[in-house]
Amino acid sequence: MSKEKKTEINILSGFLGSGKTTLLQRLLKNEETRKRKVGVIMNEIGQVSIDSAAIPENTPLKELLNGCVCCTLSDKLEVQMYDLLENHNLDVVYIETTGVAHPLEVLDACLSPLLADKINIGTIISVIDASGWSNRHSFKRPLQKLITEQAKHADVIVLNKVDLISDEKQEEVMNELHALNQTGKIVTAEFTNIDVNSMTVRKTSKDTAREKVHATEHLHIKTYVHTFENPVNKNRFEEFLRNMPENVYRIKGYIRFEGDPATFLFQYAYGVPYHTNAGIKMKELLVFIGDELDHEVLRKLLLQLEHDLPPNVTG
Ligand SMILES: Nc1nc2c(ncn2[C@@H]2O[C@H](COP(=O)(O)OP(=O)(O)OP(=O)(O)O)[C@@H](O)[C@H]2O)c(=O)[nH]1
Repeated sequence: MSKEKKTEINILSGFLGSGKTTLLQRLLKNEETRKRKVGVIMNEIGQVSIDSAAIPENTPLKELLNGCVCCTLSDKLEVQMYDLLENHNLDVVYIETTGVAHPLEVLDACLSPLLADKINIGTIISVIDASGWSNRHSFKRPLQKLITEQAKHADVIVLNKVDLISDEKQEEVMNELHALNQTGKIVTAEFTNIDVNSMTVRKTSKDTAREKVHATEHLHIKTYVHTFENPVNKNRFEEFLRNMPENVYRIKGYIRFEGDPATFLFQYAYGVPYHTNAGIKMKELLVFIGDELDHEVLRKLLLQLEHDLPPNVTG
């Protein structure tokens, strides 16, 4: 890497399932058009990454699993970023944070002495799930605080999933966000369909007072990974989803249904499930992210789906 060259670092923040990966895919397409050489760092609090399949194969990618770059993995972020910068001569790096990361803590982790003279901080982008934001008062206090902090410290707020709220609600949410973050740019989106060129707007450093909130400390966020040995019964799976407790915030992974050879990418955020044909065969597993997850109950329920037994979690 030449001495003068500085790599632009952009941070993608936003709560679990808000649309970060969807936005990242758009940003990467745009970078390809701009012919900039791009690298990606993906951080997941679980042990496996589902989202990395969304990244084009020729894009240098570092995955940081099983922790959060803004605390337990900050050293690893430094090492991986150093490796990316040294070995790939990149123009730009996107860091997709876990949904429970505080954006400014991630910024801190990037600005290590080892890296500081090799990078320029670009934009902190926070993706906000419009329906989740509207319902945030029903969340636990630390979670409300975290989502608020993610909005407060963004250079750009993408208010995503506006298809799930009314126009009146959208106006109300926009007013709340403007009041919270007066210097940031706020754009509304469906499936993050924004003009990505308008996002490179990094201000000069705004040293706003921040409160340390991190959901893994205060919310008891846990993850559970279930690997399937067989296809699952679709009707029972749908019933399982209808009965999903509120403490499950996010599910993602790959699944197969009985009588269907296709592998599906499955997504679930804020109670809204979605599946689409993955087009390739993937290891069939689901990652659950939630507050105080009961692994044993989930495991038994999922095993029953596979073997088509009546749900009975007491045994
Ligand atoms: N209805 C609706 N769904 C959306 C929208 N944007 C994204 N989704 C869906 O929401 C789900 C989560 O999107 P992702 O982009 O994976 O969210 P994420 O923030 O990367 O998720 P994590 O990495 O788990 O935190 C996917 O099923 C998306 O297709 C939107 O504007 N409207």
